[in-house]
Amino acid sequence: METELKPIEWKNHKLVLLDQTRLPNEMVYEEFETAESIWDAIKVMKVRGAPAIGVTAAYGLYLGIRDATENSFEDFWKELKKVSDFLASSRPTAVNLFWALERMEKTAIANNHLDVSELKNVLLKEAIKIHKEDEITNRKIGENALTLLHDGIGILTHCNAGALATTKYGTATAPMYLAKEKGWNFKVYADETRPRLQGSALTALELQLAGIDVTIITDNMAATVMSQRKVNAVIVGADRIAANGDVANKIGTLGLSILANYYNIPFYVAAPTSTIDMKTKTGKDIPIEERDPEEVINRFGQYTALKNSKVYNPAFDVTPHENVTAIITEKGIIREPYEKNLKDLFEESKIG
Ligand SMILES: CSC[C@H]1O[C@H](OP(=O)(O)O)[C@H](O)[C@@H]1O
Repeated sequence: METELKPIEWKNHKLVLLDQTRLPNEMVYEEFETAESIWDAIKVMKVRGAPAIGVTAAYGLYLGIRDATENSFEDFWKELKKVSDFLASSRPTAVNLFWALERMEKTAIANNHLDVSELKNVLLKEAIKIHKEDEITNRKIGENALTLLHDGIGILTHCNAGALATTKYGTATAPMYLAKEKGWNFKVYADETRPRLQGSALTALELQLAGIDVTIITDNMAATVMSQRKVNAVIVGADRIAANGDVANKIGTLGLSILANYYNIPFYVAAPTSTIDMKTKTGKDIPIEERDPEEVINRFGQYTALKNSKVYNPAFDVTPHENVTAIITEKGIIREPYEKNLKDLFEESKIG
């Protein structure tokens, strides 16, 4: 019997998150009612993945102003902006965090004629809308991605751009769920993805629970499985795509893109348009989060290196657009020249 994991749920006026730091061994759901606890959940990665972070932040902003006592819009706005800026400080790279907070702020401004109690309800409805839209968006990404894939394919993916990184389906995994629905016969190779192991702990978990054939490989095995012709396509997610098509994603993605190009294997990035940041010109302008060195040398409470060893632990890297075969979005498949085609996409769809 297949099991679907629900990473985010708005229930009984609280935000319920599946604590992803406890997976795959424990399925623990935690209730959140404050912006502070949600900031911490994003920071320590109880919830992670660009789209999931955005949805969570939207609810976090609502929860942070739900009990505000300000009566005038001017005073209420100051409180809202304070909470929004606080949540924006949780993690720097995934643009969906800022996209969701900005959308909530714009909703407040667009409804500044309402009295504050009504405005609070409008903000909750917007957070729920962002949540519901994500599921629809991801299914569309999956449908578009399927046009590039075929029955019998071998797919390699990195980190977790799965259902656990979104509200359902994932982005890179969306075509996998839809291919399963179609009865396709295909194999997935999941990089374990050091240091946080989102691939082995999360991607392998969710795909196994969905009855999908997934094999965990260590991060240094990608070249081997490619050389053995086991991989026909690489599909990864993204945390931020710059206006020229450069892609920030989990550390290790850049190396995969180089290997894929060496072996003439298509390298696809699956992401919603909310992950494309037209205000960020190139990958050089994307802030890359550096995380605690302990994640690398003390992942499971046992040091695998001398304590206080010098460690460099960027959580993401940037893949140059030249290495990207196509960017698969809910609005279509984008190819080079990315700068022009992304600009056209945003103008035609009147996004942003
Ligand atoms: C569709 S999820 C995008 C992205 O987020 C993950 O990073 P993290 O687990 O640190 O939040 C990973 O880079 C995924 O590809």
